Amino acid sequence: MAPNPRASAALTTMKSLGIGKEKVKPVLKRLLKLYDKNWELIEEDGYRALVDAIFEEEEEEDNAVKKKRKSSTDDEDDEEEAHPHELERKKMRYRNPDCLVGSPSTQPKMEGREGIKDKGKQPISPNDGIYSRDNGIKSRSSGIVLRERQYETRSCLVASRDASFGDEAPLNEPPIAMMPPDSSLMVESSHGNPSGGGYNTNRSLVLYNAGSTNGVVSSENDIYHELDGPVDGHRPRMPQPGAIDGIRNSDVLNGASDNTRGHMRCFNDGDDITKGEETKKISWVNEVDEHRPPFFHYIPQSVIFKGACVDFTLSGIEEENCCSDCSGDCLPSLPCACASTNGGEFVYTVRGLVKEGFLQKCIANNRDPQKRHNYFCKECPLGRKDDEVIKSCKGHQRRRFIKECWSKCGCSKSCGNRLVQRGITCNLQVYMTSEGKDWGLRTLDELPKGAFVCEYVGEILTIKEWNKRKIQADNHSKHTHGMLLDSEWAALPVKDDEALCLDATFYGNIARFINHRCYDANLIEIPIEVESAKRHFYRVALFTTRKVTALEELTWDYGIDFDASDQNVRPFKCLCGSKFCRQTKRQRVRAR
Ligand SMILES: C[S@@+](CC[C@H](N)C(=O)[O-])C[C@H]1O[C@@H](n2cnc3c(N)ncnc32)[C@H](O)[C@@H]1O
Repeated sequence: MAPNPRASAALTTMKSLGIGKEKVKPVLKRLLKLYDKNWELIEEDGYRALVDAIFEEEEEEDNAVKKKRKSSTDDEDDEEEAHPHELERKKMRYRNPDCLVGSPSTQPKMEGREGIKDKGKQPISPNDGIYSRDNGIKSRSSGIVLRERQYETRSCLVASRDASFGDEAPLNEPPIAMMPPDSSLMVESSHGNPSGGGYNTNRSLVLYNAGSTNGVVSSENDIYHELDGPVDGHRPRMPQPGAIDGIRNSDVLNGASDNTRGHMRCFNDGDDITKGEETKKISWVNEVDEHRPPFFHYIPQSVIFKGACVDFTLSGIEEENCCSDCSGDCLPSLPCACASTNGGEFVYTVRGLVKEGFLQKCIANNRDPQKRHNYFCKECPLGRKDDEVIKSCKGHQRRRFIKECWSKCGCSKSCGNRLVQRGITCNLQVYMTSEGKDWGLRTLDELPKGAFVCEYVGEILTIKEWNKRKIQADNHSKHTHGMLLDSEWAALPVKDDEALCLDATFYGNIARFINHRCYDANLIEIPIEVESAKRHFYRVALFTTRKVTALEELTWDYGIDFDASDQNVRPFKCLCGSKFCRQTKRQRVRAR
């Protein structure tokens, strides 16, 4: 019998993705049965249903193997029998600060910390509204009501502590994201990035030296230029356990301390990495080496860096773009005006998940390489240098937006169409990955498909500023934390101050820890319209693409083309582990 051309086409497409026919055939058969031989459903969106079904099957197989392996090791290990299930034990450890792995004697000792007095307070992080750090330059954020906050110029010296940690804070746990740098404590990271920054720590580090403009708070001036010491833009890692008070990490690592390297591992799940900025605490844990999370300022909402034009006003939101007649929760009723931007229906379900159809369309768009570059600017801001266009546009993705209700609407903050703006609600944890990607983010609980995880928060920068920072950072820091806000650039000529991106290197939220995974990542980024109907600036939220199990790493596809030299993200050796890894695939092709 001649092969069915549709089946052959499906097998060929899957082969191009690196999936062999022995994997595809049984799944295809099952889907055909399930869909009553409706090929269109299988072929839709570049065989999305088929790819998803293959992934799901593989996951189930993986889980079954893990379970089997687990139960056999459990059987072998008599001692383990005294404990509940390993996963539960792990969960307990992650949640309960007192329940640390290893006896207290094996925990790293923080010597001499008691003797150090607080030498200054930490800057307060913004916690409401979108903040501008424009110093009166280009922000046109006039009509929006934002909380005004005057930051003081503060001095932060070595070993100062966040006042919020108070006296009850364990002395061996420096506050995360707030520890000021100390060049004497810097070591070469085990992951190869030089951590020494050459800061002059005898001089004060000026943070948040800003006033406010137009009712909008400006935060720090250019961070590179305010630091005493070399203007290098580099941020150090957190000081290491045992390195406080004159003991250098290098001494510790060279065995000058009693602690062996193995004993130096950090198990610290008591600290809240968000410093209370989120309603959920987010702990961190390092079971791999002795490093603590890097220094950065935790902010729950993006701040505007000088020169970036984020133009939103209450008057800019037209009556037809908001639902002033609504009250309470919009979701259970007929779609309101805010839903019209979403094609006349709400994107969220009453359970607070992104609807399947919308999510699948976003996933399909992201997975299809052609759709990733499906519109082109006449004068691409990425190709501009010194006001001259020197490179042509490589294309941008046309994205689907979610429009949420907002202050001009009649509904309440608990309205089901205000999911992202209510912030993080799931239990997350920052952890040191074992594959060499450095820190990553994971969920502590199972998450259903379409669940909101977090927003990508950072400084809103112009592309010009981003390019400047990239050059400065290239020599020093290992990771990049930028996200391009390239929505609708082709629709209008975009001026330099309107071509924006988010940089979470110095100011950011938990999303800055999310690693990349090629193609089959469990998160997807979706732009959210809240305060503005204009799409030059948008907020980006991350949602699950499938059910995610407890303790699974959360990843999203940065959309990197590993072959291109001028990426927004500095190239890295991809360790995503996906069988669809674009870098590994390229290497395989090249090797042939
Ligand atoms: C947004 S940060 C993610 C958090 C980062 N791992 C950390 O420790 O801060 C992005 C950087 O993490 C690293 N990274 C992310 N995904 C990776 C992957 N799949 N393989 C290797 N490194 C990765 C790269 O250095 C990248 O520039």
